[in-house]
Amino acid sequence: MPTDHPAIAHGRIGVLIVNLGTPDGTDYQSMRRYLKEFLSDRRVIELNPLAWKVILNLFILPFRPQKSGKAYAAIWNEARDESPLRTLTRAQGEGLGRALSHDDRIVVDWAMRYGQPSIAKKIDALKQKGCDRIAVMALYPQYSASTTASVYDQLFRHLMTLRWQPAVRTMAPYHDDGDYIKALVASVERKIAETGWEPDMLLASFHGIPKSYFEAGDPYHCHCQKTGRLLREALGYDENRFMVTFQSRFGPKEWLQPYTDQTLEALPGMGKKKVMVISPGFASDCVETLEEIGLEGKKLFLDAGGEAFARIDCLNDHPDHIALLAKLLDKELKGWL
Ligand SMILES: C=CC1=C(C)c2cc3[nH]c(cc4nc(cc5[nH]c(cc1n2)c(C)c5CCC(=O)O)C(CCC(=O)O)=C4C)c(C)c3C=C
Ligand SMILES: [Fe+2]
Ligand SMILES: [Fe+2]
Repeated sequence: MPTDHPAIAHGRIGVLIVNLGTPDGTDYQSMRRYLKEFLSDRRVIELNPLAWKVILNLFILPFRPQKSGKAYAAIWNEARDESPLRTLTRAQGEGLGRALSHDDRIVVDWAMRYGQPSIAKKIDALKQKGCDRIAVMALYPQYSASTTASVYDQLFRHLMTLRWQPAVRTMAPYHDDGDYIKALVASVERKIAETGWEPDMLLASFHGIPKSYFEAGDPYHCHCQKTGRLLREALGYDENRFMVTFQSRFGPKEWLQPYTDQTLEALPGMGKKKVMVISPGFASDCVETLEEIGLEGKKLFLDAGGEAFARIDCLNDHPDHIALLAKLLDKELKGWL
């Protein structure tokens, strides 16, 4: 080796967990920047790109940043001046770092698909630390092209720019993993113990996707239904006491049904007055769980005559969740360790 050859860090193994992303602030410009990046992703909006560009710029970006900014402001983490999703994803990364510290070659970090910290920046940082093998985990238990595939697209897009690529592994969805279901069951039991009442209906509310994506072959709906069935069976609930619903509709097209908001409004009239909502598809609490379910959904239900409402926290950085993610990664890293 020539004596002037630069020292190159090598031999370490990176783990990058990736969540959806989040705005840097709730003001118009921050929200606009975030929504523009998100809604320009062709995995998210499968319309004719030119037509969509016109619609996005003329009809969505002038208005949606204000509306969404209000929703984010209602749940913002003021202490850290960041969204709860970013706070929780960081905590998950740190927890996972400790859980995988059994091998000092492993370096764990976290990134966002949209906004900061970006996947590109974190892949570069892991390479700098000597990671020549990197496992990337999209934090979505149920696979959807609009979320999971979009994370891995973005990863590979960055790899295309690198002369010296690390070896990478992507992760399979874990919607039916036994420890995932057990962690969800334990979160329901914690909420029952905390509130002192049992629900006469437990809604498992997943983020929706357009129905046309499902019809085109996206497995997301099937993954959500399977998670729902396994959770219901593990809780010992019958179908009168458990429902899978879909939230966060966007745009005029039909999305996966039944819709969470309409269901919450209808339940009191069906004699279901004590309702809990769990969000198994969200690895971390975010605007969609804290605001859309915890504030808006609760109001819809109580205004329609409901008597008791409770929102069950996502698995977040609970030890059960960290142990689950560590187990999935340990399995994936076999052969590298
Ligand atoms: C967990 C799975 C998710 C799927 C599937 C999903 C699909 C999807 N989302 C939109 C549009 C929006 N989603 C927004 C927020 C948001 N979405 C998810 C997760 C999934 N989205 C999360 C975790 C969040 C919250 C992020 C946070 O910072 O808290 C938003 C922004 C908020 C708003 O303006 O309402 C939009 C827009 C589409 C179109 C889509 C499927 C095609
Ligand atoms: Fe979304
Ligand atoms: Fe929403």
